[in-house]
Amino acid sequence: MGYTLCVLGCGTMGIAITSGVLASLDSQSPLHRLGSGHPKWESHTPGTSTPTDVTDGDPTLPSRFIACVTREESAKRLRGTFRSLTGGEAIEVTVGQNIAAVQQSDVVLLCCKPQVAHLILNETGVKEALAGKLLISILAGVTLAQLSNWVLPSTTVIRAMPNTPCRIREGMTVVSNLPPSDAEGLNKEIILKIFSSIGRCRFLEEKHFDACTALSGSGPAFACIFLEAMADGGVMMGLPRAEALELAAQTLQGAARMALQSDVHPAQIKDSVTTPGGCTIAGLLALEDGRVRSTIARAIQVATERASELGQPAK
Ligand SMILES: NC(=O)C1=CN([C@@H]2O[C@H](COP(=O)(O)OP(=O)(O)OC[C@H]3O[C@@H](n4cnc5c(N)ncnc54)[C@H](OP(=O)(O)O)[C@@H]3O)[C@@H](O)[C@H]2O)C=CC1
Ligand SMILES: O=C(O)[C@@H]1CCC=N1
Repeated sequence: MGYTLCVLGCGTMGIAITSGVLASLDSQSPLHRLGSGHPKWESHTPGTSTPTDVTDGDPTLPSRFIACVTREESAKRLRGTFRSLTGGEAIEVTVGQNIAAVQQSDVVLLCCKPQVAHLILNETGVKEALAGKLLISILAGVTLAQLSNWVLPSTTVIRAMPNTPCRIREGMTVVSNLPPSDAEGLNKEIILKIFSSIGRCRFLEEKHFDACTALSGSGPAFACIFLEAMADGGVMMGLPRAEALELAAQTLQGAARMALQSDVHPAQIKDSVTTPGGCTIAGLLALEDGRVRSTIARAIQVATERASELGQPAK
């Protein structure tokens, strides 16, 4: 039997992570419990009412999911989202039931906005419900020191910084180094299972978290500005909008995959496209005239500085 995962604050990121994890479980075994109405389940085991658990005794995999929100309308939307993703009731969605949800869970993923974390963790009974459990916070700006102050010493607290592509299992997640007592234990296995099933995952010291928040956490937004601008250029030159977006998106994906898959520096990839006297160098010079590199790098700098202010008391 696997463990119970509670998503405390299940909005954009809670949905992205949970959807990715559910998809990865489903791809491991179509017999995974994805709700009673799941079409794959029905087609593989006709007439069976108790689905087999894909975790099959694996304590590093979640076998039950509970999502917490505050508004009935959010709950309704969430149920609809997960129903359309899995074809069943794969997730229990609760409204205003944080303590009960945490009590019933083994691992808690804190996915609320940074400014409400203190309120949630200080609600009477939450600390006790978290005792001895693993708390993974994806909050921008809120430090391990702050979080540790808001829970009992027996709670293991770690930070993770994922991004929205986790939803399609193409995420980038940075995880804070575990305390030495946990460095090779079950908690590390659980964290790796969650985040490497929904993209890339690497451990880094907490001092780098604000920069990671800006670079990979906010990064999809920055990348989409570039993507949109490339498509706009294509439209300006007469391409239909849909095709321009497809060309821009697939080109960015291809270039990014080349950079990830080989040892070559991005400059080498750029140089290999750039024919002397050709059209690429003409475009590159126009980009450099617009100070594109320092503009993008400064965006990461400013976003990092802002990330460090999130979840901190107002000055
Ligand atoms: N968006 C992104 O791309 C990224 C965000 N992050 C971090 O992830 C966190 C979540 O961001 P995001 O998903 O965008 O935010 P959302 O606003 O989409 O989600 C927040 C969720 O928290 C719920 N919530 C609010 N108050 C409570 C409460 N008291 N008890 C239980 N649930 C509550 C909300 O439910 P309801 O609406 O019903 O109140 C909502 O579902 C932030 O801390 C952010 O810094 C990290 C990486 C990337
Ligand atoms: O903009 C934000 O504050 C969050 C953190 C990283 C991405 N979005």
